[in-house]
Amino acid sequence: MPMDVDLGLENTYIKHTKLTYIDGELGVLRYRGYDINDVVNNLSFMETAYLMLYGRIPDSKELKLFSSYIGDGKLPERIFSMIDTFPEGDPLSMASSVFAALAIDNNMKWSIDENKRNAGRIIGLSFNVFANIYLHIKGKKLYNIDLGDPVSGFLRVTNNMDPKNVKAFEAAMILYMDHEIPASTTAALVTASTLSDMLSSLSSAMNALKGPLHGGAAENAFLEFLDIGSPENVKPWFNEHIIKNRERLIGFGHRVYKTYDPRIKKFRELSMSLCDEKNRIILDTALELERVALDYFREKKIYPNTDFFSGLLFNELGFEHWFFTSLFALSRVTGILAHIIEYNENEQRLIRPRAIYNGDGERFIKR
Ligand SMILES: CC(=O)SCCNC(=O)CCNC(=O)[C@H](O)C(C)(C)COP(=O)(O)OP(=O)(O)OC[C@H]1O[C@@H](n2cnc3c(N)ncnc32)[C@H](O)[C@@H]1OP(=O)(O)O
Ligand SMILES: O=C([O-])CC(=O)C(=O)O
Repeated sequence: MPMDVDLGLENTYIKHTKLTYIDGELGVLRYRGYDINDVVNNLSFMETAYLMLYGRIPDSKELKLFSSYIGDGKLPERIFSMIDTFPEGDPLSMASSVFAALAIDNNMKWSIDENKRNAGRIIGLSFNVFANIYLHIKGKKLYNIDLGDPVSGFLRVTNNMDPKNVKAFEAAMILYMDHEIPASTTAALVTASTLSDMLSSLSSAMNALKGPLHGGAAENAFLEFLDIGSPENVKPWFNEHIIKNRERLIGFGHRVYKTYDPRIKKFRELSMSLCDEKNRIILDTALELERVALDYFREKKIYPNTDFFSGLLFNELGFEHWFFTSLFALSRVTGILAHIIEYNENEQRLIRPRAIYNGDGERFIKR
């Protein structure tokens, strides 16, 4: 009999992985052994996605084949009709519903020969899913985007084709691509461990990713900056909300990092370089909040997480705050697929933990 539960599974390891290495004390993140900053400065989104799935940087022939898998990710007409019926609301719930609906008639069985091809197709589908959720919310006509270069095809939907915006967006898609097994990837793993299919596993992940303690923080941290309004308001706001009312500071704290998250360097650099006059006050407010919060939290080893900075960049790229978490999710699809494939190809076992019963002893129904 175990002595106690491992709340939050903080000290429980459920798989081995060759995908992502994190040292939370030193602030190191590597994809397949390459430092995250090396990856983001040297590889494209497609090369990084290939690296995660196949374990090596592709040559041009391999990349072409992988592109053709991604190009297969076209949405059928019935999905457009379905998206058009969605009421205004949470895009991640829409995404979860669309992935579940795509699973209704998919024939993607788990198979070592087909898993990576299917993953490529699902990555393509994901670009279409999120692009069309965006178009639907904006009241525009739905269509299959050009998946020749999915990052550019996606940005075309938002008319945001300035080359420096494309580069910055691609960097964000790489930085968020994988992070070992956070709650969303774990949700997908639990579903995949029952041998349920990849699309259904992705649907599970979306519902976990949207929560405010996880991906939902990308939007909420930005709303926090807007609520504060200006750098001069940071101290009184922090004293009232965080110190006096003991609220959680959104965009701070991480289960694994007890120092700076290594992805922040690039997010900060990009959001500073793309910031225009209109957004200057938001950036300055965020930087002042970071300074004040670090002063207060450093002893407890609570540092900013990526969601503190990603919203600044997404806003500068012209996305509305309600779509920030979707952009995180779109990027994370590759990592989630890579993890469920790695698990089911190497260590597949039904994930079914136990709970320690602490309710009533035996009772009898008297009628
Ligand atoms: C991409 C991502 O998903 S990154 C995470 C995004 N989420 C957020 O930004 C939401 C705000 N952050 C948090 O709520 C937390 O830091 C989490 C959920 C991310 C991680 O939390 P856990 O590892 O479970 O740590 P836990 O919640 O046990 O906190 C440990 C201590 O730090 C404190 N703490 C942690 N994060 C914060 C925070 N953001 N603000 C204030 N206090 C915090 C807790 O109050 C607790 O203090 P105590 O020991 O005095 O009670
Ligand atoms: O790893 C986590 O717990 C949260 C996450 O997804 C990330 O930081 O990218």
